[in-house]
Amino acid sequence: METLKMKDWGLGLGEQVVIAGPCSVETEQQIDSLCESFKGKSEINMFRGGVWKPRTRPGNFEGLGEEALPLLQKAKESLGIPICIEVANTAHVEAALKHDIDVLWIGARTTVNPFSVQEIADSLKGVDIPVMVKNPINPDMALWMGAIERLHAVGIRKLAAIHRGFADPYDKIYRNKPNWNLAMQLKLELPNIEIINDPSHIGGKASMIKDISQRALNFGMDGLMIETHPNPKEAWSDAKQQITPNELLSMLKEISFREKIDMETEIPANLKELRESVDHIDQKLIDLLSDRFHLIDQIGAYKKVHKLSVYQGARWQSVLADRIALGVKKDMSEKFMKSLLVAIHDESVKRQEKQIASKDATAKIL
Ligand SMILES: O=C(O)C(=O)C[C@]1(C(=O)O)C=C[C@@H](O)C=C1
Repeated sequence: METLKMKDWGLGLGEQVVIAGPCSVETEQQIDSLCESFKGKSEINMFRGGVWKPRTRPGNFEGLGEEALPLLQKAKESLGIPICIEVANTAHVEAALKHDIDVLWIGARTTVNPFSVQEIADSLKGVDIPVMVKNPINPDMALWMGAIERLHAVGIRKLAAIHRGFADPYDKIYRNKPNWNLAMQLKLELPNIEIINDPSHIGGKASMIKDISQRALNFGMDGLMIETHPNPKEAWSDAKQQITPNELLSMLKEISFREKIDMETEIPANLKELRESVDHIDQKLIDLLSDRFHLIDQIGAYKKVHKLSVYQGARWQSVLADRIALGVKKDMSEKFMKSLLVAIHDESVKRQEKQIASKDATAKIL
């Protein structure tokens, strides 16, 4: 799928993009104050503002609507950077285009609905505007890709994705739990697509934004979208997750952006050597695992003949505790050791169950 990277959108963006601005546009004074703080700050590359807010239940502030758009136009003039807003239907798209909005994004609650995405895509036929697609609420790769593909099919080439995390009713830490692997998978499926991270919606709390941002950069994400408000406590929506412009600017100094080198084609010599050693060790690990499973098969054969149960709780518990302790002594985390051993044990149990179910002559041994 041919798409253009952000630096080729003709908006003066670089390889990594920081988008800042309020959850919702509230008043002229609020936008003026943010512009005052961001004026001349080259770290901020795009200004965002919520115009229509899709609230879960009615009765909350649902955005200023079209009234917000002239305020954003004023911010564009004052800051000299592109403006982006969320659109959820054709009317939003029309209003955004009428007010010279530079970049649109499709929100998580819209990405889940292919009818809505198609409606937006149809209204953008023949329009040259960049569109960013937030992940759907649920971790469904096909829906996320599908939305991007629908926009591509009507001729939009300036496309990017936004990782804002996924709803998880069992999670107690995040507002929307990040799924770094799924987000990175999107890059493998659609190699040219860049991904912006939205730590405000992932964390849901101002205090989590810095760590989530750093993680996103460590995963190679291409930018950050961070909600900022001159006085977060007084914000009309999402008060807990907004930070002040000064907090954002100092956070940007503290986190470390990563270099964008393609490690496959421009690999430095010493790294190449290290990777070869890793390849060698992985080969040994696989040989050792195969040896272990060979022994497991022999135990399986014995269990089959003697009608013993596959799962041996006492032995398994002692193996687990012993190996975790050995791993921890070698500076590996308990969590990692446990998940590694559980994976190995699950495979042992599956192999032995298969052996017992098979009609083949029982065993070569024992
Ligand atoms: O000791 C056994 O009985 C085995 O089959 C080996 C093994 C293991 O993988 O270590 C597998 C299954 C049992 O639940 C306990 C341990």
